Amino acid sequence: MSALLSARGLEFGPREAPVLRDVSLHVDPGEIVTLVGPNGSGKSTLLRLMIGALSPRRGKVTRTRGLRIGYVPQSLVLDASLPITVRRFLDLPLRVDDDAAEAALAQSGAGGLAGRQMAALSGGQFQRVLLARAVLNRPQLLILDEPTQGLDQPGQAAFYRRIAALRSEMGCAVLMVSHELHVVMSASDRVVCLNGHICCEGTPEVVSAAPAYRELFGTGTGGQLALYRHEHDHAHEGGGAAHHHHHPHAEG
Ligand SMILES: Nc1ncnc2c1ncn2[C@@H]1O[C@H](COP(=O)(O)OP(=O)(O)OP(=O)(O)O)[C@@H](O)[C@H]1O
Repeated sequence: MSALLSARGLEFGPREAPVLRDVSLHVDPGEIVTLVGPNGSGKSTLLRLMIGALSPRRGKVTRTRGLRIGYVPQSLVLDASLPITVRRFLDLPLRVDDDAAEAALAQSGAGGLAGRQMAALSGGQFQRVLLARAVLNRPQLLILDEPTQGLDQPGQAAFYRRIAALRSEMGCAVLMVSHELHVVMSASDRVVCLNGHICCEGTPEVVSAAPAYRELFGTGTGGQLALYRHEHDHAHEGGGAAHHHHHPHAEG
């Protein structure tokens, strides 16, 4: 299977104080890849290199021909004195027909919000509308940069469950940055832990047990991850065929 998007040997930032060193990453069709890492570890920079908004000092990013990307920003500041409905917002920058708008809103959990003012939406509703705009052009790859900032924990969990559902419906791949480790890791196929370079990567279980990850984030989230994953499996598998029982070590 060839990757939708891949990067090889990326270097970015001043030679004497690089932001990113020797970073290689790929996203295959249909998979959910999550970037985690401390503040300032280069996560947003890497996303911007991957979409071509920045150029690396060394290395190369390759996109499959005609790749359709849907992008959900961290947040978006709208001028509250400039009224705009959700429906009109979806027409920016390109006008879309009503059926497509309605379908994208419904798919993103924002059905029924079309006539509402953007400025009057709650944080969670606003993020779902941003998601609707990102899915309008049937992306093969959704890219999300900390899309749940400002949402409470149930709101975050619901948002990431929606991302997983969208992936199943549309068959798109997802590349996202998140700080909500225990929530987001359970919804990922592969986690990449970044700290200027790639410290470790693999399935959520492998990464959360890796010494490099534990050094950066401690062991606190391991237990929560196991718990969440357990509940998650119950919700989706029902019959109990795929229980994951983890017993993370408590020591640091
Ligand atoms: N265009 C640029 N040129 C040089 N350095 C940059 C550029 N953009 C960002 N940086 C630096 O790169 C470092 C990493 O920033 P980045 O925003 O990628 O980190 P992050 O992991 O996304 O952080 P956070 O978790 O706080 O959002 C910062 O020190 C920042 O100042």
